[in-house]
Amino acid sequence: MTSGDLWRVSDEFGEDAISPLTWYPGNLAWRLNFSRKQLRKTQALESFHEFLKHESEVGNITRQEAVSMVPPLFLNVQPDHYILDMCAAPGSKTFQLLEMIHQSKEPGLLPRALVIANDFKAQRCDLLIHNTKRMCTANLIVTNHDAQNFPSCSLAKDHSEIYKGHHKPQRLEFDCVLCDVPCSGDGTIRKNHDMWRKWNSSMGNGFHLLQVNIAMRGIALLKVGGRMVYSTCSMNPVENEAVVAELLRRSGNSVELLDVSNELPELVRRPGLSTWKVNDRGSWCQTHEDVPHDRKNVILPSMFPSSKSTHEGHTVYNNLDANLEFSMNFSRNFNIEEMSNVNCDTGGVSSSISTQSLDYTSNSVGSKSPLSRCMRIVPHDQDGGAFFIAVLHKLSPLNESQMFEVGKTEHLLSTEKTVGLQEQYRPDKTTPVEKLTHQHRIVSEVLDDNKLLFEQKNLSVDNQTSRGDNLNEVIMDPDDVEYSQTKSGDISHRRKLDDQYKRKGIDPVLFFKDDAVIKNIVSFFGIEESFSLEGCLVTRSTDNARRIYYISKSVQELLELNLQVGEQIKIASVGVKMFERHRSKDGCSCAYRLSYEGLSLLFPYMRKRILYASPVDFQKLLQYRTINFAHFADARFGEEASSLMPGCCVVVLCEGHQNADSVAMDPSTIAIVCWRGKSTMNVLVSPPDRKELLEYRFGFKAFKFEDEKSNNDINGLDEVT
Ligand SMILES: C[S@@+](CC[C@H](N)C(=O)[O-])C[C@H]1O[C@@H](n2cnc3c(N)ncnc32)[C@H](O)[C@@H]1O
Repeated sequence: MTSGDLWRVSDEFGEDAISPLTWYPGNLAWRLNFSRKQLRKTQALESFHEFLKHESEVGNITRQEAVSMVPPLFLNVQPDHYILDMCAAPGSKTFQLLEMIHQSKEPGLLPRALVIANDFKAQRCDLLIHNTKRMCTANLIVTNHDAQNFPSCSLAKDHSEIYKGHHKPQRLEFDCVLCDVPCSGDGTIRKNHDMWRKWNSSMGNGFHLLQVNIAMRGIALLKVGGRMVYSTCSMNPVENEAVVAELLRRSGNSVELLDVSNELPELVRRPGLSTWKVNDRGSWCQTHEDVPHDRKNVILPSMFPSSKSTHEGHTVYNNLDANLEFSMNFSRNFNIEEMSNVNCDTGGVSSSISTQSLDYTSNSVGSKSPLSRCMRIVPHDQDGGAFFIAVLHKLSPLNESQMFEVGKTEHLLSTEKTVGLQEQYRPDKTTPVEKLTHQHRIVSEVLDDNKLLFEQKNLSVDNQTSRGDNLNEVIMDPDDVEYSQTKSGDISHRRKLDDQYKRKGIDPVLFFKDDAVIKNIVSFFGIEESFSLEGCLVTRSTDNARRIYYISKSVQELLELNLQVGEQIKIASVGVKMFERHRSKDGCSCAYRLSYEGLSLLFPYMRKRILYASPVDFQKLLQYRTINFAHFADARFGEEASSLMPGCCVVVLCEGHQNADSVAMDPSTIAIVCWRGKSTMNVLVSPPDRKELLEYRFGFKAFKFEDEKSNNDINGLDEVT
């Protein structure tokens, strides 16, 4: 894109057509003051649109709603933090988090941080992997879990054991947790016009408990001293302040709601609400007492601002008889108190049992409701989307009763059913009776699901009753089950895990330890000893290791912990692809070639297989992809290429007489992966990356990779075999 293109944009849409977002640190975020439709349809924006599409594809920019970028900014991310993004797909906030941890990175140096990006839906995980791949990071793990049950991988029996004399983590704990939960989405109404027709209060009511459960799990996994950001793109208090109030009630003095009014001062925000009503099928209820008897199982006490009714509904009972008696009065299907005993993960909790009232006023400051510390970003303040954000700070470990509460609700709602509530329930097509029947069906399906879950897991169930209306069983945390099986040396466990992975379409993660192959790679590419490969290479295939991925030390430690606890974490993607097995018959002595994604990490430590090309020859390579040695403009380069042993190599753009060491450590160095064939040099760079280099480095405008044949599988090396 040229300055002429930019002038055309401001001629058409005014001087502030593209302007920086003042509240975003470091001028890194910009706002486009025209619509997506205008962007697609306006002639003057054509080349700007192309530029955006292309830069997004290669990972230089991310396009998203401005307000959606706010939540990660309140996490106070540091380069050595462990970060969990609980509901991460499609990954725009994950990308931001990754940018933050890599911000001060020098070439070849990895931050100590780790990001786990999780999503419940496998297909959404694929999208997440695709979108974060652009970052080429070794510090990311993409996982596929219901966030309500995200495993803690605890090796410690109790809290005191976690830190006692251990150098490596004994349990998963995070410095930052981003809890950007699924919600009814009314905050997107400006750009998503269909939302006007689709939205109804049942959607929000249907999400409330799932949101509480996910966020409570987030708090349980948060380190003491860490921050958790809870956010939604909804303005519905049932999904926002009501959830935060319930979190404060359940976690008592272990968690505080932070006043962050002095952070991002330029961001216009409004305080959280302290009063609201709950709508159910068109009727407004002020307190839970107003809810008709037959709706009390759907409209929960915690949805109301009144601490009294919610307190009654959710007090932690240590006396199980009282609990049971209470639960029978409370509700038939939805009652979180109903399950009389829970075996949940209590790693990282203190041993005192609190009978404290879960009234959120215990978190209040003066007479002001603490909920005013929540932030509401409304569309008309900054001409954008709406977002709700609350920043929580963990002060002490949850005590046993609070953990008990977390575990107890873990299996109550299956996400698919809750999402089903939103997706299947269409108000315009459903009669009130159908709506009611439908919701009851979902609730009972949820209970059936629970039964099925435990039957499938073949657990020994104490106190089990076949009465569908009063499920009284020992609820085992699936994590604990898998761990105990591993410890007892059950060999069928590994098979079960493999089956589980296969069912999910996920291959297990295996450390790549083939010393002979590693030595061969190290010697072929001249990789310096200071670039640690030991324990940092993993693969996903048991036979033949087609691709080898590079992982950071933090990811390595986590994978080791995960192995020790019987692979509780289901890993969809990990690390950055660094080496790929090739099928070339050119007589190459190394079975692996470099991947362009891993090049920037490895290049500063490579001492062999590097060629330096003049701008003319570099451009020629990018443009034609395959060039005969004799056809390079610089005959010296052609000779050097020809005298190199066949196989993978790196070609560096070299202007003038640069020192090889300074080139390697200079972040502005441009290098590409190539293949030295029998008589040609072949480029192994994806079409978008070539396009970017050609257009923005060499100003080569007419490049259209769409027209190229046989270029789709450039990574497959078909063209050089
Ligand atoms: C609001 S979107 C997240 C947007 C994302 N944070 C971003 O910035 O790109 C909510 C996500 O939660 C996922 N989800 C729904 N239920 C879930 C659950 N129980 N556990 C984990 N993820 C869940 C959905 O698949 C969806 O991708």
